[in-house]
Amino acid sequence: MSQPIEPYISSEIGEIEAVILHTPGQEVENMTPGNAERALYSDILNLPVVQEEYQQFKSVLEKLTTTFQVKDLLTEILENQEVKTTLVDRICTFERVTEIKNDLLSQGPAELASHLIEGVALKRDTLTTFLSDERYALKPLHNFFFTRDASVTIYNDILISKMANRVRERETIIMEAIFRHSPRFKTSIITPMNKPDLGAETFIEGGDILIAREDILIVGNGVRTSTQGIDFLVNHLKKQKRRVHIVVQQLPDKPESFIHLDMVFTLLDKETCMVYEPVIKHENNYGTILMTIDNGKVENISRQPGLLKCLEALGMPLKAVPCGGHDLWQQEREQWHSGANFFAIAPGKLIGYARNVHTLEALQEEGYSVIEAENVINGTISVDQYKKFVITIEGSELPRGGGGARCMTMPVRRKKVM
Ligand SMILES: NC(=[NH2+])NCCC[C@H](N)C(=O)O
Repeated sequence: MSQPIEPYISSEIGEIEAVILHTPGQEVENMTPGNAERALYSDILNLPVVQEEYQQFKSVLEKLTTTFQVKDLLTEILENQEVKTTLVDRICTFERVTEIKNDLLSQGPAELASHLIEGVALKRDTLTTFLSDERYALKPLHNFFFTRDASVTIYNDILISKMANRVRERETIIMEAIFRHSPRFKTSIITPMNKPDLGAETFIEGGDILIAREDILIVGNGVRTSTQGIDFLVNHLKKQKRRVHIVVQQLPDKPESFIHLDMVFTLLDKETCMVYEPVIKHENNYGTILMTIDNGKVENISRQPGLLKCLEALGMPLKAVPCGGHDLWQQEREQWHSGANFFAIAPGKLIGYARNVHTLEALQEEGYSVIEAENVINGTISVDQYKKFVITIEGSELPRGGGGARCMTMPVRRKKVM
């Protein structure tokens, strides 16, 4: 095995060197319309189509950078008996299913890894389970392919998220085990778990955390990341004694397509960002607050006249490309299908959904070339000849899970932006 990777992220756009993915499996279909909402989906998905679309996304990334798969990483750490016992114990206790512990422990690493992700069916061998409406003892992790959310690389550390919904919490337990025990990474971990002074209102998810510049973090505050969650992060950064500006952007609660900041705002290159105008640019009730910390103290905390103006005042003026183009109707439609959710593999080099055609036109107006994923995968187009481009992947089922290219990546390491 090669040298372990030391995670490092200090921007949203620096050339990507390593990323963690999860190819969707049976867990995305293990639900009915009746529990799609609890699963945090907007619809039930069709696995073969999901997998075809995901294959494009994954193949593009495999071609351009080093990728890791959650299931492989998990299988690998489960080879270690002690790690296996501790992890199964922690999960069964947390999920209150200690009765299936021995069953799980009797499985080999690969089978166990699948079960921990895809779920374990309820045995109908007692009156209670026989009459139960549930199908699963251990619920499937429907949202694990959105690897962005459960853990976050912040500079040299890995932050283990505190999810707002219980259905996603096991993802964080698994990611923590991976970062603690995988020989592939060498890192320190920040975790809100087992901190008695943190209340139940503390939650923070990766989709809300954007590192805009070495000294600027933009954090969404909405249904998935609470003010207490942000204060937890700020307290951690205070301990590091660095000077950082934390720009907090408040988000609407509804509809569910606004769950994370990265659904309405992403960074594209040094001078450009993608915005959903009604939330980020128009007059509205969603405020922007700037906190500057230096030398372990909050130096300043103040309300700001909007996200873009605040960034400009911090010396980071950005041209905003409108998600959905210039028509409000199209903006709403394309934001709903993760039209603002771009993943940058390098400054000006993006991946996004092909379906959001008005968004792509707006990018073309800014000099971006649109390249279909298939052409990159089969080598008919070499991206090296383009300075600014967006590689488009098919997305008719994937966005119904509630996210796009940025949500489906957990970057571990990027080069610094010069
Ligand atoms: N970074 C993101 N925007 N992630 C989207 C996650 C969508 C997922 N269905 C959820 O509700 O949790």
